[in-house]
Amino acid sequence: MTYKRVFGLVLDSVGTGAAPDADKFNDGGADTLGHVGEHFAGKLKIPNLQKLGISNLRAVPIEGVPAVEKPIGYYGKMQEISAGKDSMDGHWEMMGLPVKKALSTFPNGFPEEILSKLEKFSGRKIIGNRPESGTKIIAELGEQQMKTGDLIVYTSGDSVIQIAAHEDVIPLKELYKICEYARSIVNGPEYTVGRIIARPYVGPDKDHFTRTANRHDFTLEPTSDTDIDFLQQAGVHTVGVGKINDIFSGHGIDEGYHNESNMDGMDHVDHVMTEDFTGFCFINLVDFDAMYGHRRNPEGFGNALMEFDKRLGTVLDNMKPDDLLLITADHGNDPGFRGTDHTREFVPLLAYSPSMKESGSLGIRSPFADFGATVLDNFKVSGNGNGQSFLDELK
Ligand SMILES: O=P(O)(O)O[C@H]1O[C@H](CO)[C@@H](O)[C@H]1O
Ligand SMILES: [Mn+2]
Ligand SMILES: [Mn+2]
Repeated sequence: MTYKRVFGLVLDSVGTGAAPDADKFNDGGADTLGHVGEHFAGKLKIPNLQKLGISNLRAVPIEGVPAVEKPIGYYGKMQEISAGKDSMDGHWEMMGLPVKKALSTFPNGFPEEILSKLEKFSGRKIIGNRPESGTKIIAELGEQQMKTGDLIVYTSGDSVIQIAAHEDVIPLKELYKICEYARSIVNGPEYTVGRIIARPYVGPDKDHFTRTANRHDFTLEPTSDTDIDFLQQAGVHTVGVGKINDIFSGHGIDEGYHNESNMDGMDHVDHVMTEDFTGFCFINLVDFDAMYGHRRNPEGFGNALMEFDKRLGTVLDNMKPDDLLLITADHGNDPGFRGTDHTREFVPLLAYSPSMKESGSLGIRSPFADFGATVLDNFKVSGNGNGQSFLDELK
């Protein structure tokens, strides 16, 4: 059948076991869901994800979450083909645009040429300039920034330039301007950077700094149309919730909502579900990633999953027979793993509609573009040919 509304929900960084190419990324053995489950030693309770088949899709069930005999929908995994393991790669690939050429990364900090341009434009001195955890670097350099007004610039294993600025010292507007300028100088050919990320924070001293929801990602413009553009061009209504708008630089999105948190994101989902439309709502919930995955905090990660699961219950109750829910992730970020970077993992794929009469496995889908191809197929819109729809398998 076809569906009137499709909700595509990305649980940012909720991976489900090392991908076959994980060793290339030094991520052999990573397993976000598996290690969160182990940390909770049987006390991770996610009954709604469970009945959708979250453990059925795994070789080894999540501890405390046994596989169910008959899931209420379809379950599988997806494997990424993009060169990187960042959010942009994952989401673009889902929408039919794998990022095959590796983007620029800066394991030894940024080259002089980028630094001097940023210093000249901003009139501020740059400090930091290395791959680092964002919370650690503000704890280390935030007080210095409060005294001198210097700019904290750092990166990670991903193709990112991150700029941290205390909101009282460098006003948001100025921070965004600097980020826009940074965006303009790394669009290739020499340096092609996936994202410039504004990282504003507040607080009186290093023990009390907190990053604010004014984070903003300035992503590379998609190099060609993605599935969301194809949908929009065909007159299918498109809604973006959370980071989606940033990740596609606003392309293809009719109605957008910024999230303050996962729970705020779920409020937006509840709201969008009350609207009458024919179309696709694409949602990203980023707290799993930003607050717990990169912080290597399995306790927080599991609690966030349980909180999310409760809200998922409401969504399942509110769904209409001609609604389809697809749940997946953009990469892993195993809080039980070394380092602070994303991890190259399979991602879960769950599909549910109240009108489904059957259930079963969707197997391993690759590339992630199968996700978008299914949405296009549902709305009878043609795309760029990447990905295979699994719509016909949903019965
Ligand atoms: O440590 P923080 O600042 O959260 O940065 C993280 O956020 C970026 C985007 O997910 C990643 O590339 C990683 O570096
Ligand atoms: Mn992500
Ligand atoms: Mn991340």
